[in-house]
Amino acid sequence: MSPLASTSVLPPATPLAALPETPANPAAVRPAPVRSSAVQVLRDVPRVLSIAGSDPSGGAGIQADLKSIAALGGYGMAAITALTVQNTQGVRAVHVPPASFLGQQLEAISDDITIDAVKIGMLGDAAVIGVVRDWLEKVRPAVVVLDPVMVATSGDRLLQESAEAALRELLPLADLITPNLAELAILVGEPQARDWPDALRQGQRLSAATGATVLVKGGHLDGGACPDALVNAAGLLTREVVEVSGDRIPTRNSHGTGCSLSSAMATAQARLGDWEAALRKVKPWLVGALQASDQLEVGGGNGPINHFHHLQQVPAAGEFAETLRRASEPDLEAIYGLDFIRGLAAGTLSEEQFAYYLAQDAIYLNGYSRVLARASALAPTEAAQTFWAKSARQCLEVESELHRTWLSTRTVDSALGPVTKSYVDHLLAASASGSYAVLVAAVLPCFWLYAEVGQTLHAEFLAAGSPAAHPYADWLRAYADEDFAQATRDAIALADDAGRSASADERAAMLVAFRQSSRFEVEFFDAPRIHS
Ligand SMILES: Nc1ncnc2c1ncn2[C@@H]1O[C@H](COP(=O)(O)OP(=O)(O)O)[C@@H](O)[C@H]1O
Ligand SMILES: Cc1ncc(COP(=O)(O)OP(=O)(O)O)c(N)n1
Repeated sequence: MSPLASTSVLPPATPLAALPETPANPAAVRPAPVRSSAVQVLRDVPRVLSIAGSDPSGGAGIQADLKSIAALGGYGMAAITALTVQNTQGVRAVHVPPASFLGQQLEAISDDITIDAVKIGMLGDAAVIGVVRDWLEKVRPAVVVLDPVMVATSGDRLLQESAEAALRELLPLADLITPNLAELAILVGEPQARDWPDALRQGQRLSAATGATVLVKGGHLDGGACPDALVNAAGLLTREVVEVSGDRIPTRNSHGTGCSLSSAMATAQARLGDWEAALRKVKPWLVGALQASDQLEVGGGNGPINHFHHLQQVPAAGEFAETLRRASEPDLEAIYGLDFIRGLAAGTLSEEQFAYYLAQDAIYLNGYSRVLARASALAPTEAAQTFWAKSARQCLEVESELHRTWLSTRTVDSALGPVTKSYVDHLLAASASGSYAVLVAAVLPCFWLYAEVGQTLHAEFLAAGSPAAHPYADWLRAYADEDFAQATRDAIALADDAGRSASADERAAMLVAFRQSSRFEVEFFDAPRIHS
């Protein structure tokens, strides 16, 4: 947030409440502001009006407000004060249409619709503020939340400096004022708060001066904590300061958090009728929206928050991979119980079965390489594309190594076996589905179960003292290759990412494809017993 050059109505460090009544001190001029209408009626779906500027990139302004109002269960309306040209990287231009046109929008809405709550955001200039003020005094909505937007996080001005005095005069008409730390400092005419106690003290000053409740926001504090607090100096809350603590979410995607918070608070207040309850409802929602923001992938700068994260039910990082792991547990157990695996571990497996397995593995790897190449073609990122392409190439290298070493010294029937055919057909079907996520889920068990089995058998081999006479010693050593273990971890992470970006239906299809491949892993290890 860039510092704002501003003349406060107050000399720094002068207690606001103690100021003489002058036109420059709105708090003193208006001790009994026209804050709200009669008794507030709580509604399940409150009708909430946002009076704010437009952000065409959808993260802040009225776009964020309408999403937040809907996310909190309200019916959203919007009267547009200004058009901005902006994206996640900054504001390029601002156009404020004639204030009289805003007046017409407000009249049209309030002539027809009962407004349960109003959120006021970007106002642009003094003429717009004057229109909003006149309208508020006439209509007197039950809940008025004022976000004193002055400067975007990018440092661009959203309120003309000359309009700051007019904005101050609007403050007493609000029930809740939601400045960030820079705006709070300007409004009380002090340097920006150095720490949280300092910010709370400034919030108390602003509340005392305006009569409004102030929501002091910790978004721009240093450190890992991100608290917010409601402050009311006139005894409207259960305590003068009601703090809701929170951790800082490590993300750049904080574009529009202030807009979203203020409109969500207006909506929650209209539903609950209690500011503390409203903040306790809104804060976890906002935290979830910040946590799920990466999923949106909007823009290269400070991206928007994910307003509807609670509807999308996106799994947390690692959660979908864990679901897959649990789904494969019965198949892993089944593999460990197979005669083939027990014989491989003990060194008692017949040469005939081992040779059949090797030959089928070579055939399988050729088909597997083709579907990995398809995963590379469908991959959403260059990193994923590279990973699958590399894996496809390695498969072909392992296949030729099998032929050069293990198979060249053996007499083996190299006809395509029924299990190999079914497994490869299943992978080809997943690749033909066109869904990267489903294909990645289908190819994963070959990495994951193979690596698990390999590590277990290798550990058993070491525990038995690495017997030199073991006929499959070289195979067991190769099984526990660290590069393959790393590739497996990468493949799991990519499948987890794909699952988090997928729709619920696609995730369900991923699980089906993964389960089917896991089952084929069992059958593949059992095939030598039946078909060799
Ligand atoms: N990284 C973050 N982690 C958690 N909460 C945050 C983070 N950044 C902002 N917030 C929250 O977003 C809301 C808006 O705060 P702030 O960023 O200070 O306002 P503004 O968007 O007006 O500059 C507050 O509830 C604040 O606690
Ligand atoms: C049209 C419009 N209104 C307000 C803002 C500022 O949004 P805010 O949520 O206060 O915070 P940042 O997006 O600046 O972090 C805006 N950018 N555009």
